[in-house]
Amino acid sequence: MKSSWTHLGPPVSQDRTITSFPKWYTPDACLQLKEHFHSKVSTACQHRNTGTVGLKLSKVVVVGDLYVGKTSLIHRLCKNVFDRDYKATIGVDFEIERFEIAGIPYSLQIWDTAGQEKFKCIASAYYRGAQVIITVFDLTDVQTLEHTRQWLEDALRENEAGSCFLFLVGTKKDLLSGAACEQVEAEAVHLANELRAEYWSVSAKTGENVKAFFSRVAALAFEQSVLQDLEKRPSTQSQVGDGDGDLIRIEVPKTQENKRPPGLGCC
Ligand SMILES: Nc1nc2c(ncn2[C@@H]2O[C@H](COP(=O)(O)OP(=O)(O)OP(=O)(O)O)[C@@H](O)[C@H]2O)c(=O)[nH]1
Ligand SMILES: [Mg+2]
Repeated sequence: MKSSWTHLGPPVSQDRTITSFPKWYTPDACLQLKEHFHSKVSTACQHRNTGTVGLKLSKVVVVGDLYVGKTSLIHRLCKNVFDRDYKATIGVDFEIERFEIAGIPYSLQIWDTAGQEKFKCIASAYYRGAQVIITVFDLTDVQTLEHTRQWLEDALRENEAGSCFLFLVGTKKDLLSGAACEQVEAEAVHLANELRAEYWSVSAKTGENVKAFFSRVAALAFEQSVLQDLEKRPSTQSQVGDGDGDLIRIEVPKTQENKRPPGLGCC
């Protein structure tokens, strides 16, 4: 299907434009070590053949103990602000953040959940259908790291096994010295590997790593969305030139109106 959304909405800001695959925080706990988009995804983007991916919202759920900095992290990304005063999240809240990835519009719907026990049953009702689960802890409070295992278990219970990208994020990096941070990180990286999650340290106060982290989240989710969209289509294999002289394989939907490969235009 050739996409028809390309002119919808205003262009995204420069810092939400992703052209190359964003890197991990540490290779010791990362979901993918590769530095490029999957070749099928690059080809689909070049041909603007990403189906409905640009129209959908990918659901990201942020969980973790109260006061660890979930809301602050999201507000730093979406509003570029930091509030020193604590205002507990009641139940859930969400923000939508728009990106442009390899030329394709892509949006994350980021769900901010309450860490307080009394709101847990409200918040957990929103875990379902997550493509990404971000489990947050406070780098200055090791107990909150220990609790991430339970948060993740609860969020995963509402989702299909293996269907979500998992991230473990330590916040308030600005409050620790380099050495102290490294010590907690070592522990967190160990747990991240056990949980099959990717690890990041961030600071909502200074903004350190916040954009880089969400760019990574967006790129991984986007790549998966495009691959799933390509796989879903009833198709036959066809070989067409990619304009650089090489022959590449692309998916051709088996519909009457699609006799020519999608995304190649009519001339
Ligand atoms: N120094 C520093 N303080 C932070 C940082 N992130 C959050 N805080 C502070 O930590 C407190 C709690 O932050 P929130 O973002 O409200 O925490 P939360 O996880 O959303 O809490 P609940 O909504 O109750 O689950 C606030 O006073 C923030 O100002 C950070 O990166 N550095
Ligand atoms: Mg909150």
